[in-house]
Amino acid sequence: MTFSIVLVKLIKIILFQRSPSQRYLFKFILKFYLRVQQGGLNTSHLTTTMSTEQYSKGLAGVFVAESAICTVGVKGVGLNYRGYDIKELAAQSTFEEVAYLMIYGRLPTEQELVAYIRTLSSLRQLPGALCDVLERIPSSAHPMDVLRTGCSLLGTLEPESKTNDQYQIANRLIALFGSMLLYWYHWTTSGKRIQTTTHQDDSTARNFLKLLRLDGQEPPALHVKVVDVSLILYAEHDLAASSFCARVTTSTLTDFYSGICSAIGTLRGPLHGGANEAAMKLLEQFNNPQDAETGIMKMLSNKELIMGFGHRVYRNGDPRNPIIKEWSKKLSQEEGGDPNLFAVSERVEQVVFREKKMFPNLDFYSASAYNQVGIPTLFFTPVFVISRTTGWAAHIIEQRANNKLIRPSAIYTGPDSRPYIPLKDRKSERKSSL
Ligand SMILES: CC(=O)SCCNC(=O)CCNC(=O)[C@H](O)C(C)(C)COP(=O)(O)OP(=O)(O)OC[C@H]1O[C@@H](n2cnc3c(N)ncnc32)[C@H](O)[C@@H]1OP(=O)(O)O
Ligand SMILES: O=C([O-])CC(=O)C(=O)O
Repeated sequence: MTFSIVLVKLIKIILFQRSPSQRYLFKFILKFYLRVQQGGLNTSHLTTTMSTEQYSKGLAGVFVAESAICTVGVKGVGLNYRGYDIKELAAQSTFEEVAYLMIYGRLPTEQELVAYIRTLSSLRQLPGALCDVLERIPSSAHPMDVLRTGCSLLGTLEPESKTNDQYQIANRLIALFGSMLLYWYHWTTSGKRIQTTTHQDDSTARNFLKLLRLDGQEPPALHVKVVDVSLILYAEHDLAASSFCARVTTSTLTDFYSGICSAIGTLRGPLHGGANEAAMKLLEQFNNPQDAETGIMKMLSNKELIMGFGHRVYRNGDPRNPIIKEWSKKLSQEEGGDPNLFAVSERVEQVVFREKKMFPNLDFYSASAYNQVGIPTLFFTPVFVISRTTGWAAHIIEQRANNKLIRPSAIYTGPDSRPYIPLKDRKSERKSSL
């Protein structure tokens, strides 16, 4: 039975029911039915064959693909990349190992890893035409727009082809996003044209920090470690909005760059990756933990969102949070760290949990970690891009291997069909919003 037929029947029953208790019962059934239809009690995850009439707002709880890349929140907890627990990866591996795992489907051997790190290093040089365009992007631009534009331009300079395949492009983008960002940054802030390649054995994290600081010094080992761990944590998260978007785009059989451009645009928003930037802006408003207590209580009473909290899938905590929190704490205890920023962050966490039973997601303590490492706030989400390009690439490759056009349907709520009124006979119904 269609949604509207059931709806009309239930409403009729309620209207014509004489007994108040029966009317109440049918009202309850109607509410329950609407919740199921809107995804509040969606049970579609029990089957992968969806009925054509299911509706779940925001696709919450709906399964739309099969994937061998990652498991998020199975039984409400845990995160695995291709079967490897995130805790083990964060403790023992490096970002380059994880990038290799994402793109080639398995962990590299020692030899393969050395070669892969050198391959990425050799890909960090920007094409001249890309430098020219980066120099024309205003300093007021959001760095996420710089990466989206850079990615799109690269698609015209090095288009996908038989000789420049999806694996090569994935590696090129992982290597080049940091270069694009920091070339543009140094040009627009101090008119310097920087050399984006550093030592051939530099990891992505080390290269990024060297290019950011440009002081010719080795970045502190703790800073390199924290950025490396954060890149591991950010690498993949199954059908997060940006990866889903990359898959939707890819499902039309378009090119690799288009998939990544749409993913970058999707990650930019504060309900997704942009939350790390937004969380930092929130923390900066508070001078001390007491200030944070008062400020968060006020925000909650105004029903404002607290950025860096909550999650669509995890219900009992984000398994990446304790890992990045520990590194943020460690930074705060070292010389040059910011114990007050960490204390403020902890108080925000305590208040939000006490009042709303909500927990921080990865973005929350990434903010204080990145800030203490010296990364400018507007670069937080671009760092996420460098890492997540590995996961996006894995999704594009997987989608292509077993493609079906992704094209869901909408429940129409507009006017019934009506005759077209010729322009000369048309009268204004109400003030135009144009
Ligand atoms: C790496 C990442 O991308 S992780 C996500 C980063 N995003 C953020 O941190 C932004 C803040 N968080 C949010 O907006 C949400 O929790 C999301 C977008 C992450 C998840 O959204 P949804 O799964 O749609 O959760 P939903 O919006 O239904 O939340 C349920 C309830 O909790 C409330 N809620 C959820 N998150 C928050 C929050 N951060 N602050 C205050 N209230 C919140 C909602 O307002 C809603 O309340 P209601 O039932 O009274 O309307
Ligand atoms: O899964 C999500 O919706 C968002 C998220 O945590 C991520 O992309 O890392």
